[in-house]
Amino acid sequence: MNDTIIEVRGLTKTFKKIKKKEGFLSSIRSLVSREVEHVNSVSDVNLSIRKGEIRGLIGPNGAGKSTTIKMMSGILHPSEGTVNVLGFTPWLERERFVRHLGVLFGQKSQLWWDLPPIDTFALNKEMYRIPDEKYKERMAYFKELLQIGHVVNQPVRTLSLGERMKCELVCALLHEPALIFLDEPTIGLDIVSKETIRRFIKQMNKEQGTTFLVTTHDLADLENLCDNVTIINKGKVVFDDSMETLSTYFANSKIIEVKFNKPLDPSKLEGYNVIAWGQQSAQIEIDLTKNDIKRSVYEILDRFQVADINITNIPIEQVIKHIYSA
Ligand SMILES: Nc1ncnc2c1ncn2[C@@H]1O[C@H](COP(=O)(O)OP(=O)(O)OP(=O)(O)O)[C@@H](O)[C@H]1O
Repeated sequence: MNDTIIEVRGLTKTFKKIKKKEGFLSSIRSLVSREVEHVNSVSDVNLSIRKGEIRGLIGPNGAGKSTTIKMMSGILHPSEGTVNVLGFTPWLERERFVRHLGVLFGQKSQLWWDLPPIDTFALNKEMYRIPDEKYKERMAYFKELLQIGHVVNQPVRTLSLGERMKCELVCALLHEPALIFLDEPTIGLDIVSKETIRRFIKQMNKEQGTTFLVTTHDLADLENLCDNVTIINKGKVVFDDSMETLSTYFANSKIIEVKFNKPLDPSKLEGYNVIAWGQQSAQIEIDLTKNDIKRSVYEILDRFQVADINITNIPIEQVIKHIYSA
């Protein structure tokens, strides 16, 4: 059975940009004749997402994530390429397509600012023609899971960011879409609210089989939520695999984390590849193509007064930094 929910092939978006030259005279000249250049924001992107996945989409600022999502949700037309989402070509069949799609753009609100969230939910109920019983059932479920019973009757402008974000999620999910695009769903939230939202996403995914595409700059979102991750850089896909593969990206390196019994003179660690250093601790990267990990550990235990020692993979943050700067 083909359970692909998103299939993107050769997706490219070119924007026209006015070439800006420096200097006063050039600015005056540009009022009369403008030189235009074409810039590829997204370039030959291929992407397949299966039903029931929680997929992370990450990349540095300006990488092309939002442009890709805008084309997949039908807001933008691509310059080249094909997009099939839930069997639809999003920009051609937008009205029918959006009935099956939920979106949350963390920086933009779907809620009416001066009204309580419950009024926006009621409006969505009418827009999506959700039957009364179903609406009551869904609202009870969301109130319980997101603990928002006490805020849905307050004007949105009086809600905290965390409370508002939870209500935004309800807006995105009320009509039971099969697929949700979440753009920075936990941005600016405290750790407890972040966890509530992640738990909620995982529960919706598990219980209802909802597919999520999550754009984030928060690596904890990636690590706690996503099965697979697509990394975009300069408009191109530069990594597309499981989180497990990403975490073992540097399979030939390990980190030895050491805590010393007393403060250590850093010069004593000369000859080691020290990647992080504290007064009484160090992280040492070991290249497994040149060193044996067991021998390295014994050597460290032998040379220093060690309180604790731990072997880990290269932290995911460092892997991603490496991929971004490649
Ligand atoms: N309407 C537009 N006209 C011209 N250039 C655009 C337009 N929209 C986006 N771009 C450019 O396309 C590139 C990709 O932008 P995009 O918003 O997709 O990046 P992003 O990965 O979502 O970044 P961020 O993480 O900062 O939100 C940027 O260089 C941006 O300036």
